[in-house]
Amino acid sequence: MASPLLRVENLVRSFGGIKATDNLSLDVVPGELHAIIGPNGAGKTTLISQLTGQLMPNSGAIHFAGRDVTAVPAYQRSRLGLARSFQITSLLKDFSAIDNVAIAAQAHDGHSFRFWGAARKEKHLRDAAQAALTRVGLGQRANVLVSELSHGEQRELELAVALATKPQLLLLDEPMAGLGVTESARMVALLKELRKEVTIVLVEHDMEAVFALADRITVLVYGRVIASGDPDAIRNNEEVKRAYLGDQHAVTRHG
Ligand SMILES: Nc1ncnc2c1ncn2[C@@H]1O[C@H](COP(=O)(O)OP(=O)(O)OP(=O)(O)O)[C@@H](O)[C@H]1O
Repeated sequence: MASPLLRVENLVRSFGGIKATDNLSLDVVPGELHAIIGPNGAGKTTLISQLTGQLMPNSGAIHFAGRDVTAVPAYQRSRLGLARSFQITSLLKDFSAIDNVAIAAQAHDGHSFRFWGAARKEKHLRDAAQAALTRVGLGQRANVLVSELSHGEQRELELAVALATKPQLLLLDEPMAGLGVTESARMVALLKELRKEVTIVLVEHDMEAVFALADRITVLVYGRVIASGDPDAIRNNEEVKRAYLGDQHAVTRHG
Protein backbone atom coordinates (compact mmCIF):
# COMPACT_ATOMS: atom_id res chain seq x y z
CA MET A 1 0.00 0.00 0.00
CA ALA A 2 1.22 3.51 -0.82
CA SER A 3 2.40 5.56 2.13
CA PRO A 4 -0.52 7.54 3.54
CA LEU A 5 -1.34 11.07 2.45
CA LEU A 6 -3.12 11.56 5.77
CA ARG A 7 -2.24 9.77 9.00
CA VAL A 8 -4.22 10.30 12.17
CA GLU A 9 -2.69 8.84 15.33
CA ASN A 10 -4.43 8.34 18.66
CA LEU A 11 -6.46 11.52 18.34
CA VAL A 12 -8.44 12.61 21.40
CA ARG A 13 -10.87 15.53 21.66
CA SER A 14 -13.25 15.97 24.60
CA PHE A 15 -16.14 18.33 25.21
CA GLY A 16 -16.72 18.36 28.95
CA GLY A 17 -17.25 14.72 29.88
CA ILE A 18 -17.83 13.58 26.27
CA LYS A 19 -14.96 12.11 24.28
CA ALA A 20 -16.08 13.15 20.79
CA THR A 21 -12.83 11.70 19.39
CA ASP A 22 -11.57 8.80 21.45
CA ASN A 23 -8.06 7.59 20.64
CA LEU A 24 -8.83 7.56 16.94
CA SER A 25 -6.28 6.38 14.36
CA LEU A 26 -6.81 6.39 10.61
CA ASP A 27 -4.84 6.34 7.35
CA VAL A 28 -5.90 7.77 3.99
CA VAL A 29 -3.75 6.66 1.05
CA PRO A 30 -3.29 8.75 -2.10
CA GLY A 31 -6.01 8.26 -4.69
CA GLU A 32 -8.61 6.63 -2.49
CA LEU A 33 -12.08 7.78 -1.60
CA HIS A 34 -12.29 7.05 2.08
CA ALA A 35 -15.74 7.31 3.61
CA ILE A 36 -16.35 7.90 7.31
CA ILE A 37 -19.72 6.76 8.57
CA GLY A 38 -21.42 6.33 11.91
CA PRO A 39 -24.56 7.22 13.82
CA ASN A 40 -25.45 10.77 14.87
CA GLY A 41 -22.99 12.05 17.44
CA ALA A 42 -20.31 9.49 16.51
CA GLY A 43 -17.76 12.28 16.10
CA LYS A 44 -17.51 12.58 12.31
CA THR A 45 -17.76 16.37 12.11
CA THR A 46 -15.47 16.76 15.12
CA LEU A 47 -12.88 14.66 13.30
CA ILE A 48 -13.15 16.68 10.08
CA SER A 49 -12.80 19.93 12.04
CA GLN A 50 -9.58 18.63 13.60
CA LEU A 51 -8.26 17.57 10.20
CA THR A 52 -8.79 21.07 8.81
CA GLY A 53 -7.38 22.75 11.92
CA GLN A 54 -10.63 24.48 12.90
CA LEU A 55 -10.57 22.49 16.13
CA MET A 56 -7.46 21.45 18.06
CA PRO A 57 -7.16 17.95 19.53
CA ASN A 58 -6.39 17.42 23.21
CA SER A 59 -3.78 14.84 22.24
CA GLY A 60 -2.65 12.70 19.34
CA ALA A 61 -1.18 13.66 15.97
CA ILE A 62 -2.20 14.46 12.41
CA HIS A 63 0.31 13.99 9.58
CA PHE A 64 -0.45 15.31 6.13
CA ALA A 65 1.77 14.78 3.08
CA GLY A 66 4.57 13.55 5.33
CA ARG A 67 4.44 16.53 7.67
CA ASP A 68 3.18 16.82 11.24
CA VAL A 69 0.36 19.39 10.93
CA THR A 70 -1.18 18.85 14.38
CA ALA A 71 -0.35 22.41 15.48
CA VAL A 72 -0.53 24.01 12.02
CA PRO A 73 -3.36 26.57 11.72
CA ALA A 74 -6.25 26.03 9.30
CA TYR A 75 -5.19 28.57 6.66
CA GLN A 76 -1.74 27.01 6.41
CA ARG A 77 -3.18 23.49 6.07
CA SER A 78 -5.28 24.79 3.22
CA ARG A 79 -2.13 26.07 1.52
CA LEU A 80 -0.54 22.64 1.99
CA GLY A 81 -3.40 21.19 -0.04
CA LEU A 82 -6.03 20.19 2.48
CA ALA A 83 -9.49 21.55 1.63
CA ARG A 84 -12.87 21.19 3.24
CA SER A 85 -15.90 21.78 1.06
CA PHE A 86 -17.38 25.07 2.19
CA GLN A 87 -20.86 24.87 3.62
CA ILE A 88 -23.62 26.55 1.62
CA THR A 89 -23.97 29.06 4.44
CA SER A 90 -20.50 30.38 3.64
CA LEU A 91 -21.33 31.08 -0.01
CA LEU A 92 -21.80 34.77 -0.83
CA LYS A 93 -25.43 34.77 -1.92
CA ASP A 94 -25.42 38.14 -3.73
CA PHE A 95 -22.39 37.26 -5.81
CA SER A 96 -22.24 35.18 -8.94
CA ALA A 97 -21.01 31.59 -8.97
CA ILE A 98 -17.75 32.59 -10.64
CA ASP A 99 -17.14 35.42 -8.15
CA ASN A 100 -17.47 32.96 -5.28
CA VAL A 101 -14.90 30.60 -6.77
CA ALA A 102 -12.51 33.39 -7.82
CA ILE A 103 -12.61 34.88 -4.31
CA ALA A 104 -11.75 31.47 -2.83
CA ALA A 105 -8.88 31.07 -5.30
CA GLN A 106 -7.67 34.54 -4.42
CA ALA A 107 -7.86 33.89 -0.67
CA HIS A 108 -5.87 30.71 -1.24
CA ASP A 109 -3.23 32.74 -3.07
CA GLY A 110 -2.78 34.58 0.19
CA HIS A 111 -4.88 37.68 -0.33
CA SER A 112 -7.46 39.00 2.06
CA PHE A 113 -11.16 38.71 1.25
CA ARG A 114 -11.27 42.50 1.60
CA PHE A 115 -9.61 42.88 -1.77
CA TRP A 116 -12.10 40.70 -3.55
CA GLY A 117 -12.36 43.32 -6.30
CA ALA A 118 -9.17 41.87 -7.78
CA ALA A 119 -10.88 38.51 -8.11
CA ARG A 120 -13.27 40.09 -10.60
CA LYS A 121 -10.50 41.45 -12.76
CA GLU A 122 -7.52 39.14 -12.67
CA LYS A 123 -7.58 36.81 -15.63
CA HIS A 124 -5.76 33.91 -13.97
CA LEU A 125 -8.29 33.91 -11.13
CA ARG A 126 -11.24 34.05 -13.53
CA ASP A 127 -9.75 31.26 -15.65
CA ALA A 128 -9.08 29.06 -12.62
CA ALA A 129 -12.61 29.73 -11.35
CA GLN A 130 -14.20 28.95 -14.71
CA ALA A 131 -12.22 25.69 -14.91
CA ALA A 132 -13.39 24.67 -11.41
CA LEU A 133 -17.00 25.49 -12.34
CA THR A 134 -16.72 23.43 -15.50
CA ARG A 135 -15.37 20.47 -13.51
CA VAL A 136 -18.51 20.43 -11.36
CA GLY A 137 -20.90 20.92 -14.28
CA LEU A 138 -21.63 24.60 -13.63
CA GLY A 139 -19.65 25.97 -16.59
CA GLN A 140 -22.78 27.47 -18.12
CA ARG A 141 -23.97 28.95 -14.82
CA ALA A 142 -20.87 31.03 -14.04
CA ASN A 143 -22.62 34.40 -14.05
CA VAL A 144 -25.75 33.37 -12.17
CA LEU A 145 -26.15 34.77 -8.64
CA VAL A 146 -25.80 32.15 -5.90
CA SER A 147 -29.27 33.09 -4.62
CA GLU A 148 -30.68 32.02 -7.98
CA LEU A 149 -28.94 28.64 -8.09
CA SER A 150 -30.88 25.55 -7.02
CA HIS A 151 -29.91 23.77 -3.80
CA GLY A 152 -28.15 21.06 -5.80
CA GLU A 153 -26.24 23.65 -7.80
CA GLN A 154 -25.18 25.40 -4.61
CA ARG A 155 -23.78 22.08 -3.37
CA GLU A 156 -21.87 21.73 -6.64
CA LEU A 157 -20.62 25.27 -6.23
CA GLU A 158 -19.27 24.41 -2.76
CA LEU A 159 -17.21 21.73 -4.45
CA ALA A 160 -15.95 24.16 -7.08
CA VAL A 161 -14.92 26.56 -4.29
CA ALA A 162 -12.95 23.77 -2.62
CA LEU A 163 -11.39 22.69 -5.93
CA ALA A 164 -10.26 26.25 -6.66
CA THR A 165 -7.68 25.85 -3.90
CA LYS A 166 -6.16 22.91 -5.84
CA PRO A 167 -6.32 20.47 -2.94
CA GLN A 168 -4.41 17.22 -2.60
CA LEU A 169 -7.04 16.05 -0.17
CA LEU A 170 -10.69 17.07 -0.27
CA LEU A 171 -12.74 16.71 2.92
CA LEU A 172 -16.46 16.51 2.21
CA ASP A 173 -18.92 16.81 5.06
CA GLU A 174 -22.31 15.46 3.95
CA PRO A 175 -22.37 16.68 0.34
CA MET A 176 -25.69 14.85 -0.25
CA ALA A 177 -27.52 16.53 2.65
CA GLY A 178 -30.83 18.01 1.55
CA LEU A 179 -30.57 16.78 -2.04
CA GLY A 180 -33.43 15.11 -3.87
CA VAL A 181 -33.08 11.84 -5.77
CA THR A 182 -32.01 13.42 -9.08
CA GLU A 183 -29.62 15.87 -7.44
CA SER A 184 -28.07 13.08 -5.34
CA ALA A 185 -27.50 10.99 -8.46
CA ARG A 186 -25.79 13.99 -10.09
CA MET A 187 -23.59 14.48 -7.04
CA VAL A 188 -22.60 10.79 -7.00
CA ALA A 189 -21.70 11.00 -10.70
CA LEU A 190 -19.68 14.15 -10.06
CA LEU A 191 -17.79 12.60 -7.13
CA LYS A 192 -17.05 9.53 -9.28
CA GLU A 193 -15.27 11.88 -11.70
CA LEU A 194 -13.51 13.95 -9.03
CA ARG A 195 -12.16 10.89 -7.24
CA LYS A 196 -10.04 10.15 -10.30
CA GLU A 197 -8.17 13.41 -9.70
CA VAL A 198 -8.12 14.03 -5.97
CA THR A 199 -8.01 11.98 -2.78
CA ILE A 200 -11.29 12.35 -0.92
CA VAL A 201 -12.47 11.86 2.65
CA LEU A 202 -16.26 11.68 2.61
CA VAL A 203 -18.52 11.97 5.64
CA GLU A 204 -22.00 10.98 4.57
CA HIS A 205 -25.24 9.54 5.94
CA ASP A 206 -26.50 8.47 2.52
CA MET A 207 -25.39 4.84 2.54
CA GLU A 208 -26.39 4.29 -1.06
CA ALA A 209 -23.92 7.00 -2.07
CA VAL A 210 -21.22 5.78 0.33
CA PHE A 211 -21.32 2.20 -0.91
CA ALA A 212 -21.41 3.35 -4.53
CA LEU A 213 -18.34 5.55 -4.10
CA ALA A 214 -15.99 4.38 -1.37
CA ASP A 215 -12.78 2.41 -1.77
CA ARG A 216 -12.58 2.15 2.01
CA ILE A 217 -15.00 2.86 4.81
CA THR A 218 -14.20 3.64 8.42
CA VAL A 219 -17.01 3.30 10.93
CA LEU A 220 -17.09 5.50 14.03
CA VAL A 221 -19.18 4.95 17.12
CA TYR A 222 -18.78 7.17 20.20
CA GLY A 223 -15.62 8.69 18.75
CA ARG A 224 -13.92 5.33 18.20
CA VAL A 225 -13.14 3.36 15.06
CA ILE A 226 -15.08 0.10 15.30
CA ALA A 227 -14.18 -1.09 11.78
CA SER A 228 -12.26 -0.03 8.69
CA GLY A 229 -12.16 -1.86 5.39
CA ASP A 230 -13.49 -2.15 1.87
CA PRO A 231 -17.26 -1.87 1.32
CA ASP A 232 -17.75 -5.65 1.31
CA ALA A 233 -15.92 -6.12 4.58
CA ILE A 234 -17.93 -3.32 6.19
CA ARG A 235 -21.23 -4.58 4.82
CA ASN A 236 -20.57 -7.99 6.32
CA ASN A 237 -19.10 -6.85 9.63
CA GLU A 238 -21.35 -8.02 12.48
CA GLU A 239 -20.38 -5.24 14.87
CA VAL A 240 -21.07 -2.60 12.21
CA LYS A 241 -24.44 -4.13 11.44
CA ARG A 242 -25.34 -4.09 15.12
CA ALA A 243 -24.08 -0.57 15.78
CA TYR A 244 -25.13 1.25 12.67
CA LEU A 245 -26.14 -0.34 9.42
CA GLY A 246 -28.76 -2.70 10.79
CA ASP A 247 -30.76 -3.99 7.87
CA GLN A 248 -30.63 -0.81 5.77
CA HIS A 249 -31.70 -1.79 2.30
CA ALA A 250 -29.34 0.66 0.61
CA VAL A 251 -26.39 -1.35 1.84
CA THR A 252 -27.45 -4.58 0.22
CA ARG A 253 -28.75 -2.98 -2.95
CA HIS A 254 -25.33 -1.74 -3.97
CA GLY A 255 -23.66 -5.08 -3.52
N1 LIG B 1 -18.77 22.32 20.28
C1 LIG B 1 -19.24 21.29 20.99
N2 LIG B 1 -19.52 21.43 22.29
C2 LIG B 1 -19.97 20.40 23.03
N3 LIG B 1 -20.16 19.15 22.53
C3 LIG B 1 -19.91 18.95 21.24
C4 LIG B 1 -19.43 20.01 20.38
N4 LIG B 1 -19.26 19.50 19.14
C5 LIG B 1 -19.61 18.20 19.20
N5 LIG B 1 -20.00 17.87 20.45
C6 LIG B 1 -20.42 16.54 20.91
O1 LIG B 1 -19.47 15.62 20.43
C7 LIG B 1 -20.10 14.43 19.96
C8 LIG B 1 -19.76 14.20 18.50
O2 LIG B 1 -20.43 15.21 17.70
P1 LIG B 1 -20.23 15.33 16.12
O3 LIG B 1 -21.05 16.48 15.68
O4 LIG B 1 -18.79 15.33 15.80
O5 LIG B 1 -20.86 13.96 15.61
P2 LIG B 1 -21.30 13.55 14.14
O6 LIG B 1 -20.90 12.13 13.96
O7 LIG B 1 -20.76 14.53 13.17
O8 LIG B 1 -22.88 13.68 14.22
P3 LIG B 1 -23.95 13.93 13.02
O9 LIG B 1 -23.96 12.69 12.21
O10 LIG B 1 -25.24 14.14 13.78
O11 LIG B 1 -23.50 15.16 12.27
C9 LIG B 1 -21.59 14.61 20.22
O12 LIG B 1 -21.89 14.00 21.47
C10 LIG B 1 -21.75 16.10 20.30
O13 LIG B 1 -22.84 16.46 21.12
